[in-house]
Amino acid sequence: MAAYRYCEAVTALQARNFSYGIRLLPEAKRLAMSALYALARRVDDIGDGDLPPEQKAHQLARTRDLLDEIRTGRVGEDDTDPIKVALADAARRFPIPLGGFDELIDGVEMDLKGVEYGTYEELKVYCRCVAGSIGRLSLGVYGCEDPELGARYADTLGLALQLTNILRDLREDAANGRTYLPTEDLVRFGCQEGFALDRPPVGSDFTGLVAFEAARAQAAFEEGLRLLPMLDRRSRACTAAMAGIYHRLLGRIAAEPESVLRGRVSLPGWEKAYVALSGLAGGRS
Ligand SMILES: CC(C)=CCC/C(C)=C/CC/C(C)=C/COP(=O)(O)OP(=O)(O)O
Repeated sequence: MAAYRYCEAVTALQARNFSYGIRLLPEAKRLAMSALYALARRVDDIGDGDLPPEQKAHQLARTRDLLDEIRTGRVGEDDTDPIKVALADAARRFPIPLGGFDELIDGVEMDLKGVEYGTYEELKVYCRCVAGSIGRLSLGVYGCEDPELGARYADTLGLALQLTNILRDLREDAANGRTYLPTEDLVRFGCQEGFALDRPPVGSDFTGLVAFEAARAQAAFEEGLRLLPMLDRRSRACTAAMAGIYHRLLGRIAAEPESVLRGRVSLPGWEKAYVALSGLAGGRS
């Protein structure tokens, strides 16, 4: 179906880390995951784009309408929006909890309002919206022997990924006037002035801050990865690849905290492929 081809192209071009895992799935699940990715990317791009705030809000509201159209079976194959057509088809084939996208939109709306997170508990609510939601949506495609417990672990794995993402993108987000880390932690480690520079704020304990948050991410990885044995082999390999690549990023960041202030920490393509393939072989990376 052309609509899926479009979503696959979006995934191949834009999912610099997650495409390695998605490629390991059998066709029907791979196509469904590409539809999930393409809509999540669209929502994220609305949030990160250059439109004025009221137009962003309008586009997010239109995306909520799109979800309602899918839920009520009002999407035909002749619809001109390939992401809508692909996701509607995927939602017919798999029990995808589409409410996860409403949560993702809630999270992007929090971004638009410039919400700051005073505490870790508050940050976790945001992470649940923007990343746990994706984990739970993915679980609908994978299938899981214990959906309730699986959803909890998927949420926690999403938290681990999002915390890693926040650490990785500290500099870029600061340049856009955003800091996601809890204010109480920034104050505790003397980093409340922000990170737009190549060096940590004078007099701060930046290394201590990164170590503290990385330990939280590590704990979330350990708990969230309990999902793996609950999945079939290729869904497990896909999730292990996604998590494994981000886990390695976390390792790089923890080993050299100041690297995140110099630019975006990433893994070379060969290493991402290696992590993905060792997941498929059932090994550890
Ligand atoms: C069960 C399960 C599958 C759990 C994982 C859920 C998951 C994939 C959450 C995504 C969270 C995240 C850090 C997105 C960044 O996307 P991005 O496109 O900005 O990433 P990039 O910048 O690294 O390419």
